Amino acid sequence: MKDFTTRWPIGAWEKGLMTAVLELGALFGALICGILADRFSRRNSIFVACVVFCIGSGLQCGARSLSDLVLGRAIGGLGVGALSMLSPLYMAEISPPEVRGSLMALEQFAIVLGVVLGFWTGFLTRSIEGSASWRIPLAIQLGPGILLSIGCLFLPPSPRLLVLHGRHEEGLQSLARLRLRTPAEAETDPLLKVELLEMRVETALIQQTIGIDKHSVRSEATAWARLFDRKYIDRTLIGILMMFFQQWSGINALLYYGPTLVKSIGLRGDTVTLMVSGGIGIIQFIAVLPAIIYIDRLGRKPLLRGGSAIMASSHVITALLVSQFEDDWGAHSTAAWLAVASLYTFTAAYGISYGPIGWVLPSEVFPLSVRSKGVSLSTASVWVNNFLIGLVTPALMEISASFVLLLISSKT
Ligand SMILES: O[C@H]1[C@H](O)[C@@H](O)[C@H](O)[C@@H](O)[C@H]1O
Repeated sequence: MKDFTTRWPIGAWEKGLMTAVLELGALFGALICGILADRFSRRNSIFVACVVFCIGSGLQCGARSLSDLVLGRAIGGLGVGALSMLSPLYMAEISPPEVRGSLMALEQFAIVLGVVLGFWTGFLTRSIEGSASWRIPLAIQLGPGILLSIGCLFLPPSPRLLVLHGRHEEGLQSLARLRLRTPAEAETDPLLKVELLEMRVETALIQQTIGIDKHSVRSEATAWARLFDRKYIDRTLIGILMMFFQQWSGINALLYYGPTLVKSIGLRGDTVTLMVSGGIGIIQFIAVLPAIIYIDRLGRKPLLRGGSAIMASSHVITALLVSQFEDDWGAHSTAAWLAVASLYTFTAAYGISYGPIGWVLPSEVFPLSVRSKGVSLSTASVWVNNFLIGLVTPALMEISASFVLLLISSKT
């Protein structure tokens, strides 16, 4: 990407700003959707989020100045944040309970597929002459954005939201579509009736206990405050902390600063460095596959417990190796590769546990009455923590890479 660096010879500050604006945009996107999600259909909200995302991507890809790029990332970030909140919310509402975990783990599958494609596109286009080297990877993100906005036109509306709004017949028909039943079968199928009844009971309970949102500023504030009621505070903490621990496990520190970390392990050369950080994406991608199969069979807790133990041990091993050999990696190449192997082990354990479950759990723990706000707050936690990691990792790594690894191992 010589063209990019000669066109805009940016320093550390601007680099940080470009990373931060996307994350802050995403934070706002997730929070705004917590306010708007219940007022409009999930489908329409996802469609608008896609349009915002595409506008941001278009601005980035056609950037003529650094400020175009920064603005494009901020707008794109709004779309990313909105989508990262709306997608699990919608998926949780339409999935049958017995395969909900697997279906929702597909979100992580899509995220890491994006990580892998993004990384390797950048890697392959980096030596193309001219601005195509960076405009192509930025343009590619328009593809999924456009595809999803077209796909939205065919998405069935969330039956739970329809029932919440008193549109029971439409709710039944949408449920029938989702469970692959014909409109005629919808009227007779007992299983559909039971599922709809469960939704109506949930709605009746909401109406009895808290009433339906009146859309005033006061009722909005009360709705957010409800998340911190004694009744829901545990769930709210699960959502927020699940994402806190997911982020502070160090996965993004590894993805963003992998090359620097790997240099601190003593490996040299652009290609080796990129192969190692690219490899981290691929391992995450492979690891999510067993998670999709086993998350409903084994349950969330065993995967999280096992994942935590392996992730923490891997970080401790890498930290010990780094602290022992960082002054003389040349003479200890086996130790250097062992350190890389333990980073890979961490990534695999993360990819089967905290990666997917981070996206599954928050949407499952909240009841419909507070679900959109709960998911919004949990998703906001992803973006705040993601932002903080981007901010502090470079400075901490300068002090000591092994210290960073020990610090994150204590979090996992
Ligand atoms: O689960 C995802 C995934 O693991 C990504 O690689 C990471 O960048 C995200 O922050 C995380 O939420």
